[in-house]
Amino acid sequence: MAGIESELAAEQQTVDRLYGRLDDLRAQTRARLAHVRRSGPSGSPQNRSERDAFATLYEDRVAQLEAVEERLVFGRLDLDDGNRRYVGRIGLTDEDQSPLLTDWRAPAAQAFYRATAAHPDGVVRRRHVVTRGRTVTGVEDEVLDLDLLSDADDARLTGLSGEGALLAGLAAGRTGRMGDIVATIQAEQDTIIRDELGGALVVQGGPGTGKTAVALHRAAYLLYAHRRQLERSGVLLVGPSRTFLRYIDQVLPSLGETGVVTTTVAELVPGLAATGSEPEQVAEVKGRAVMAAVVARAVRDRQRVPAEPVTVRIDGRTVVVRPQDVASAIARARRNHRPHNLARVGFVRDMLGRLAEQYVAQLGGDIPPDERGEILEELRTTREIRVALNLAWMPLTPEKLLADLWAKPWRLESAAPQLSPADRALLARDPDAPWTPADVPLLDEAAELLGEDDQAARAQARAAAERRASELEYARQVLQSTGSGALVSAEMLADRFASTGPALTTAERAAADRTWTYGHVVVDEAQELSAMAWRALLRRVPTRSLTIVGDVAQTTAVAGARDWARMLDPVLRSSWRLAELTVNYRTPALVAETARRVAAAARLPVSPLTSARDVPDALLVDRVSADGLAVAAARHAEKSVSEVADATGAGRVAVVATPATLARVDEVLRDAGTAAVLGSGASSADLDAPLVLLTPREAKGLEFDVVVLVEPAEVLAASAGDLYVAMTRPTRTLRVVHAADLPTGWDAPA
Ligand SMILES: Nc1ncnc2c1ncn2[C@@H]1O[C@H](COP(=O)(O)OP(=O)(O)OP(=O)(O)O)[C@@H](O)[C@H]1O
Repeated sequence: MAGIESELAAEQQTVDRLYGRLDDLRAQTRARLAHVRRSGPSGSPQNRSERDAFATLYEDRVAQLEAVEERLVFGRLDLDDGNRRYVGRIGLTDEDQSPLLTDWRAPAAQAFYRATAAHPDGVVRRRHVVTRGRTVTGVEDEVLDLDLLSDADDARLTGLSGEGALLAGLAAGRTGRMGDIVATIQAEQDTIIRDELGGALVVQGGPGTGKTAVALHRAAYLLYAHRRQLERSGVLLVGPSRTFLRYIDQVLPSLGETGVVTTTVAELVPGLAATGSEPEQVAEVKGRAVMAAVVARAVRDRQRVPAEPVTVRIDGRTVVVRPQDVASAIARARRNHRPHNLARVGFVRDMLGRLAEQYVAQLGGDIPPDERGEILEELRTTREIRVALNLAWMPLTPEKLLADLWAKPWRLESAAPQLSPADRALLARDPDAPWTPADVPLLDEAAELLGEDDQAARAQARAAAERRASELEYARQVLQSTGSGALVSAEMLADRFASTGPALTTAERAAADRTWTYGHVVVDEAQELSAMAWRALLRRVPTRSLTIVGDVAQTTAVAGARDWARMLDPVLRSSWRLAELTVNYRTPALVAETARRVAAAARLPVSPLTSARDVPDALLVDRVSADGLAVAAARHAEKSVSEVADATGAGRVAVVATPATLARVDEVLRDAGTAAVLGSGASSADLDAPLVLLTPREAKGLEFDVVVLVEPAEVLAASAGDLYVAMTRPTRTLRVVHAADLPTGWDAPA
């Protein structure tokens, strides 16, 4: 006991020192910030923008130093050369630049996650330091030096690393928000997190294997390890829904990273709100790879040779828009493969030239060049000619193109002969109906093919680029003279020096620009993406540097994948590598095993899974009459809420069922005056509610202490993937309320 206490006391001293250093740095940075702010509004514009830049720099640094308060330090490595290294959320050095704390992402920290008794990597002992606030509450040691190891230890060390700290983390009540796992990343996860930047890495893993956690830590790792490369281009994280993005939105800031753009496929085109919904079969048709050809054809259909000549009289003379001229001008304009709206400029110029020739021929004699210009202008502004040329080659927005395609059956028939009449009928929609998520990749495709007539914008961009180059150069000089390069890049500083417009970060600029290309893209729940969604995403990462995580057994979208090769080979050819996660950290073993059996019986491609823990009473099943289903579910939910609520406010319960059943449960809860939030669509506050009512799709990617699953057979009838998702959400208990028989595979074979 005395031994432990002295160990704790010794660690407390170190922890105090580290927090002391953190406090010093915070105070120093705040003082610098105050000094910069005090320096007042005087001075040249350059002085002022330099001052603003430093103010923002210090503000960011203060925010970063504040964000690492919780579990600043969590590990210690005792090395075989006698040295000792502390591992934590950020790197810290003392006044003399000697290392005090190693950033978890630094190469020197890797052994904390990877070293094993068989491959100690120079580590004699690994220690997990457990803290609450700034107080050390425990230490947990693993001795990796084989000479110091007994047989019993040997057996234990082949399992999970830092088991005590890990299990404590897994058993903690949920708050409705995902937390980081830096203190207990496991070796198989660490290998994926630190995998090289280039190429596409696919991470397949069953429910609760930490795919989302790994994807987020990998984003933070890549930003640290490849900062120069990635901070200019940015990192994009694509999730399945806004609710999911809210669920994870605190993880990256807690790892000191705020520069990642998060989005869903539905939000991929800036300024476009895809608020509509539609049946699954419609979304499936819109997601097919063939739709790329359909959109391309729809664009070409807007380049049309008129059936009849159009005769126009101008100032007593006649010009004729002749079909053969239009055909040849279209052919010529298409030749350089520019987007429709840009190629149109060439088409119009060509046609006006031809019409001008007709006009001039009627004047007789030579025409001076300036008069020819006037003639061209007159032709260009003549209404009938404009109409004729527009009919031949209409300037288009993506929205107009697609709305017309869905609203006019003859247009769709012409553009999509490959689709069956039944599939085409599915696509029909009112021109004023709101866009749906499955429309977004098609609008993006159309935007690519149409392009914008952006001559003015390009001239502006050129001027901005020149201005920016000089700002960057100046920023580089400032960085050199202040030596603050580790925290901020010349790029970031230059943004803040820019005297015009708001100072945007890379992430902000990227999020506002449809054509932005990122340095790396992370896709979570990637199995749900359609072929068209992949095309839209890959356009945003021409280097094909991707982390793709998901589980092909949890696919719920009809357009989604059951097989990575079938989904990815067409878009990435064979240039992707696969890594697998095999340990389930979320669901108790009994629940995970039951879910796996039911999913396998429904022929889902389930991954092999070992569960990190089991807990008593993890699976409770209550059979009731069909009439009593909603009431029983509501009572189970209320009971669960009172059981899981803890003093810290943690503890979350979800009722998961089909929409119709949820509505009934909601009614019972309302009548009883029980607070519950139905659906996940609304605000972020919903995630913090102790009791939520969700469909399996809304629950996707999330987790709760207790899940009350109502009528599994009904959920299964909608989709086997839905049931697998629903069953694998709880961290402690799955309470099943049912009237119909339980699905095949539920009971373990005797
Ligand atoms: N190494 C770890 N240490 C502590 N907790 C972990 C670890 N790995 C995963 N977890 C926890 O396990 C739970 C499941 O993780 P996560 O949501 O990332 O899994 P997933 O594979 O994305 O699941 P699903 O596919 O079911 O959505 C989370 O609470 C996560 O914090």
